[in-house]
Amino acid sequence: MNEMPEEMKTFFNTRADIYDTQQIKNIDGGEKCYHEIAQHIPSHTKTLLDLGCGTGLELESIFTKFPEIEVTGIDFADKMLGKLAAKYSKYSINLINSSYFTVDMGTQKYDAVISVMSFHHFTHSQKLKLYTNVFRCLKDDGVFIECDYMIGSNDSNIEAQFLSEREKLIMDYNLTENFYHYDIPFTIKHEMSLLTESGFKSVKKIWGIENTIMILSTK
Ligand SMILES: C[S@@+](CC[C@H](N)C(=O)[O-])C[C@H]1O[C@@H](n2cnc3c(N)ncnc32)[C@H](O)[C@@H]1O
Repeated sequence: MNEMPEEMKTFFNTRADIYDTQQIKNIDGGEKCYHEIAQHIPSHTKTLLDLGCGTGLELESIFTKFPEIEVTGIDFADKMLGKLAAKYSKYSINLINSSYFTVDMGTQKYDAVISVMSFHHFTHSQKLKLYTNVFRCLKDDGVFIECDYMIGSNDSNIEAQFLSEREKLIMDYNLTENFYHYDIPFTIKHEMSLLTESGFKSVKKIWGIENTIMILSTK
């Protein structure tokens, strides 16, 4: 039997001190996606929401390119946010220590929303609700850039295996509605169709190395 997955917030809080080094080592493409993301943020962007911002690895390239940008970051792991706040104190940043499933993101508020390596733990229905809120909080023609662990080969059998393993863990350990750190990456095709289903008019894969994939969706 597989080990019981750790509760998500605890997982990240207990690893906050070593997170940056480990993350760069562990993901396909290493630090490349963190440099790449700034290149796709529209030049007129003044307000940006970062969902699951963690320690803010993706914000370094963004603040370098857009030093005046106003960033709102949401993350429920307070220790991760502490690291972020220490790194970027000279920039305009508003941190919300809560779950992005419950925070009211508002309506027509942001020029851009980003999320890096945070959404591969959630089901289709959880993400549909989340992406509908992301769509609503964007201004007209605003962009949502998601970079995440996906199944780069688009093999839906692999996706099904991850999902059935998750179901088994839920049964074996009688897991509740809380969030657990267990990966359920979608195929790129599935993720893109979900973004279309959430209302986005244009959904494009803009970058990828193996299973680290970046998708840009326009409202
Ligand atoms: C792998 S880290 C990514 C952090 C950062 N974006 C990066 O790429 O380095 C995932 C982050 O998502 C956060 N997270 C996961 N589920 C969340 C939720 N429901 N609400 C807010 N934050 C969440 C975790 O606390 C963690 O900091």
